[in-house]
Amino acid sequence: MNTKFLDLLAQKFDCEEKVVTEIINLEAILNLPKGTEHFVSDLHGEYQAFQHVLRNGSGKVKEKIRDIFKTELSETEINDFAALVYYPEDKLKLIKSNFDNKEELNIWYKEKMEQMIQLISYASSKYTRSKLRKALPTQFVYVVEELLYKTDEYTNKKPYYQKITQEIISLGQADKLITGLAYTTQQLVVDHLHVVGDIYDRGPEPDKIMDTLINYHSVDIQWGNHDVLWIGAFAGSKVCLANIIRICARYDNLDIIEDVYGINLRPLLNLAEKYYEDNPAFRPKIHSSKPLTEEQSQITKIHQAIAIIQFKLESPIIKRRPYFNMSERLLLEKVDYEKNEITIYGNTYPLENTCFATINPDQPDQLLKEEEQVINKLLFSVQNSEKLARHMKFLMKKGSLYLKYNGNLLIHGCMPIDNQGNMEQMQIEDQTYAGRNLLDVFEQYLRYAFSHREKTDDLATDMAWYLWTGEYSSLFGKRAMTTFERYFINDKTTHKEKKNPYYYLRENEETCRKILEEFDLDPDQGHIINGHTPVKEIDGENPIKADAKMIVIDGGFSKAYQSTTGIAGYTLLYNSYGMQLVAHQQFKSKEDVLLNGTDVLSVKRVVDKELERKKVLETNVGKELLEEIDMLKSLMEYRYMN
Ligand SMILES: O=P(O)(O)OC[C@H]1O[C@](O)(COP(=O)(O)O)[C@@H](O)[C@@H]1O
Ligand SMILES: [Mn+2]
Repeated sequence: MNTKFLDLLAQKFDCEEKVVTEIINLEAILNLPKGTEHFVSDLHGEYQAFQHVLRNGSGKVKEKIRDIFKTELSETEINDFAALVYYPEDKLKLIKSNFDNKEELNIWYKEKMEQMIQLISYASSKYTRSKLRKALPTQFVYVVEELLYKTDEYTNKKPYYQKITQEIISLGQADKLITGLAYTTQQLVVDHLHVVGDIYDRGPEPDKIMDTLINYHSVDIQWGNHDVLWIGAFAGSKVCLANIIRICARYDNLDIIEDVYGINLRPLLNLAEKYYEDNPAFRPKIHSSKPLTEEQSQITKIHQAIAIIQFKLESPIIKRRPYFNMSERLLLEKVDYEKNEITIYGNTYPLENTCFATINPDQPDQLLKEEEQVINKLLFSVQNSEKLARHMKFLMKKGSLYLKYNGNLLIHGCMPIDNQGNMEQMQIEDQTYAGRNLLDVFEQYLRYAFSHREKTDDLATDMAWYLWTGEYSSLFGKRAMTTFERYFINDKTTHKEKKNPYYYLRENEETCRKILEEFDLDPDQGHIINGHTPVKEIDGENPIKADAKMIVIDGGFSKAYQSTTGIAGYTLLYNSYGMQLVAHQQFKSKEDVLLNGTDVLSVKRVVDKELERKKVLETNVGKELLEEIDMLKSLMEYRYMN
């Protein structure tokens, strides 16, 4: 091993004892049970529902409470205690308003602190003390450790422990301590979070989800097509930018753009007011049946203005990148502007709800000067939004197109394959890629675009858009996105988006094994975990496919999609005993949980059971620890053994 490196390491481990202690510590960790992984996907801006799933650890928190207190507490008391762990600040307020004297409250405080300590002691039983210490509320570490590790065999210390809790109460620290311990419990129950894509779009608060993830103790993200759309916009893709604004307008979420990220929509509004009228196809989704307010009428116009800009911007990309194989999507050129009809795939359809005031039939993809100015101003504003920069940088730092983690393959959409199950090949410039290589190249382009944000029409930037909507994008995986048809053609057959064969071949175990092998994963042990396509429980679809090689966890946090799925999302848990899939019923509100103690009913299905409890040694983290141990042993030999 490099002696310079060992010299550096010796600065941290500057005596033999330190090296020995660390080696023993790491070896011990390797033999602990593996921590719990929590998988979620397709959050789509639904911050409240996501918060709930995160805070209750997909039911794990209540399970632990029940394990310890099932004989002592009634079901209502268990629910109340669980609500206290999920939402400590709010629940404390609510409970305190029910007491009318201090003595009773103090008794309650004492009891809850003791129960919290018991819960933490149980929830942390598979972690080292040092890990638990890091999860404790910093200002109370000393006190909590005293209470946690009390050895009271001879009852000598009883008054001492009682004194500690009394003091906490009399010094007015009980609320703070209970709150801190509640968050510690949440953190202990889930060791690591995977977000399998689609944080953004449709729902109202993606920014708050991002802030939550930024503050979360351990997380990785597999980008979804909607996330890449936002990354693309920030990286300089005007067509991605037009898309994010269009989707925000469609779902009545323009305040995310304006108020949250501080992007000025005024120039776009002016353009929209000038060229567009009311149009039923472009009214914000949720309000389509009600009479329009002034604001909604503005949104309807903005929606049309930005959709037309988007369609115009697609055209030059399709032309300069023939290997995107999207010439069928040069739709503006296929419109007969006199007859108001379109001919696509050999059929002619009448167009409805058109809004082509800014289109010159001779050069339909040409932006008006005004449109060009608007999109340029928007891009400037987007690229200079501090908050957006923070969120996008985090997405890049913690995110990737796919992830191999503890033997599993996490990927938002699909692995593009043909109907024989072979990896699809895609030509990019003069090279051809397939399988894992193709995905690696996609990711390289996205990272390049992100670090060269001043370039707006180079291949890397165009590729960000391809990832949103391209046939062989592993985030999308459909032949084409029929946005134009959905707005302007009544015939629903034109709205259908043909899926890559992956989406039915993944029912087949052989296909899944082959894909796992493509990523050098053990097909006997590994699973593929996908989001992206809502699993229709309503129609009897099973999210666990191909003899459990494949698990699809998009049950639809997105409210807009819950009527098609019949549930409110799946999550997956993977602990030392195996994997469990959790189906969530619709989340009403935080208030409901606080008041009625009712939790979202979660039905669990076992995916896999480990024959022997899995240890840290067998995990990704375990591999890293083994490497650290090797280095420390080398240091030991180099520095301290001769
Ligand atoms: O329901 P909407 O807003 O019309 O969106 C439909 C579009 O969203 C997509 O399903 C992509 O979004 P998802 O990744 O959430 O599936 C497209 O395939 C489709 O054209
Ligand atoms: Mn998706």
